[in-house]
Amino acid sequence: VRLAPILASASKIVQETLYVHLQPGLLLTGPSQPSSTYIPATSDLCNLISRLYSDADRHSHLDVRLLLTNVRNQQPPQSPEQQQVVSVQNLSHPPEVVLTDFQSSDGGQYNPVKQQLERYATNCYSCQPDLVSVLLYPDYGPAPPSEASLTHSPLQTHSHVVVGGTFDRLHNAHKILLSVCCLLADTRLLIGLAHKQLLDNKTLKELIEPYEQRVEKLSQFLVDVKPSLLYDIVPISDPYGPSITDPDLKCIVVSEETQKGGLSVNRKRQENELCELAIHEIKLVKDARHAENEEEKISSSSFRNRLLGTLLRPLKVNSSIPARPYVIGLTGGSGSGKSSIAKRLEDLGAAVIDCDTLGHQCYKPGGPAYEQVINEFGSDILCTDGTIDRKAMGSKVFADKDQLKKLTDIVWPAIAMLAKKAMEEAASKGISVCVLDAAVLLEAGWNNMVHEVWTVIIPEKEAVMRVMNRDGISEEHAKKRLSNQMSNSQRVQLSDVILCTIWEPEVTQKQIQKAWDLLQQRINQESDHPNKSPVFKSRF
Ligand SMILES: CC(=O)SCCNC(=O)CCNC(=O)[C@H](O)C(C)(C)COP(=O)(O)OP(=O)(O)OC[C@H]1O[C@@H](n2cnc3c(N)ncnc32)[C@H](O)[C@@H]1OP(=O)(O)O
Repeated sequence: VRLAPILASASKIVQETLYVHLQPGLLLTGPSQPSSTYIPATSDLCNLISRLYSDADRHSHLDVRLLLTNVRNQQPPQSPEQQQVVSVQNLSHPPEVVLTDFQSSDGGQYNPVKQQLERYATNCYSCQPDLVSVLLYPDYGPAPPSEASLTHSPLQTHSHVVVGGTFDRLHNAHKILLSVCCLLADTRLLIGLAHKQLLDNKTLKELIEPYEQRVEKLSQFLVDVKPSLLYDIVPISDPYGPSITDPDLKCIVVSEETQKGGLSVNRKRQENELCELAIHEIKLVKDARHAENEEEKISSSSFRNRLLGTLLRPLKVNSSIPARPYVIGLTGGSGSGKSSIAKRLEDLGAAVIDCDTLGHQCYKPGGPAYEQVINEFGSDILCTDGTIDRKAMGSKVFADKDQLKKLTDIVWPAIAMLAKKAMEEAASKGISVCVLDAAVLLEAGWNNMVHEVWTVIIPEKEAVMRVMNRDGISEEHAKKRLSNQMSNSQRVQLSDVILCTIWEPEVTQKQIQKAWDLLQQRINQESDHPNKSPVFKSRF
């Protein structure tokens, strides 16, 4: 079987889900109803699965799913009656088109093979009523030499199999792992799904899909691929989960990286007087598209990395502000690198409005908040020259939420007024993009002052270090300041674009350039179609 050309050919027709059902020797000519053919569960099949999903990775728009319903661990059923007992499979995405590389003698798209194929597919899967068939003509090229030397060792299968992982943004390497689990399991597949503190040290953990969403995607894939298997998906907040306590388990599936984990599961099982598990190891799949700061293997963290700078959700029109200038609300916790990003955006042509600086202007004698702040906090916050002592204010309010609220109730409206004025000025100079750089934009509910919210995130540990070094304050003090602000995860929930400054400055610059270029596309798209609904679609 040469899958790569078939995938390449199919990828030109299919936009989303491509189910692959291998039916070697299926007879589509002749008057009788074709019956499904069987494939033995062998190590070759595992290799083929691995190749298929590695090839599929070249067609990033495709969600490929290899159906394993006709794989048999033992001998295939002998009698034709037994072969016929195949019920209609309810796939999660009912097929609209059935494709085959079956070559008919006349080579045309209108022939009996197509009719047989449509009838066959309708009998096998719950299809859309207007299902159509298409004959593919993949460019096979010369046969690869390796295919002749395949071995056919049958797989040792097990009643209960366990596997663990985060399974964020289900990708082709996950699909290989899960498909092999499906082949190895006769009765049940137990999946320990990383949850809570097990995610704490993951790169860009804030962008990991919620637990329920990961469960949903996993279940959908597994039920499509092998509906006869029993699936248990359970949350795990330590590396072992039920793998060391479930007496029914017989086999654990690991990757090259987690092989050691498999051995320690067995040690723990021994301590718990349970049988050792057979360890089945899967090779890691290389990611042909990985960038410099990404891992070589196909990995969820690379996928999360690629989300940086892109639109995470469809944008809604903010009709409470003028269409121009286009306003980006830039926010992020202390030490996140927000100011350096604002500077990079300024270099790209945006007008940056720094709300900390506007805040400071408000406190100047004669400034819009000067009198009110003295009335609220008393004259002991004044320096001898009559100016407001911001450092003294800071120690007062950052340690006391009520005091901070009293201050922000006065200052935020004043800063907002100055910010609006600055935006008008920028617009009058012909600047089309303003960046409203505001540390607590979301806490202040200023989402309604902007068209998009961009958030800069950094792991909390790193933020504490940066603030301590920059401002010469204690760890406790730095943590206290950060605790007055929203968490990264809370911000991400409310943001349209996420940026991260944890890597080298060049990586940050590339990220900003990407975000800026995509922003320009969105703005231009909107200007080109002023009468069209200006709702921008995210790719994810
Ligand atoms: C909606 C907005 O984001 S407006 C911009 C933020 N400003 C405000 O919220 C107004 C209230 N804060 C203030 O007036 C001042 O911060 C003061 C008077 C308390 C202290 O002034 P200063 O000592 O000069 O400190 P400065 O203004 O530089 O703020 C220190 C840090 O606290 C952050 N910060 C400011 N206000 C707040 C706040 N309300 N809550 C949490 N953090 C805040 C600043 O962004 C800055 O962060 P950084 O570490 O990333 O630079």
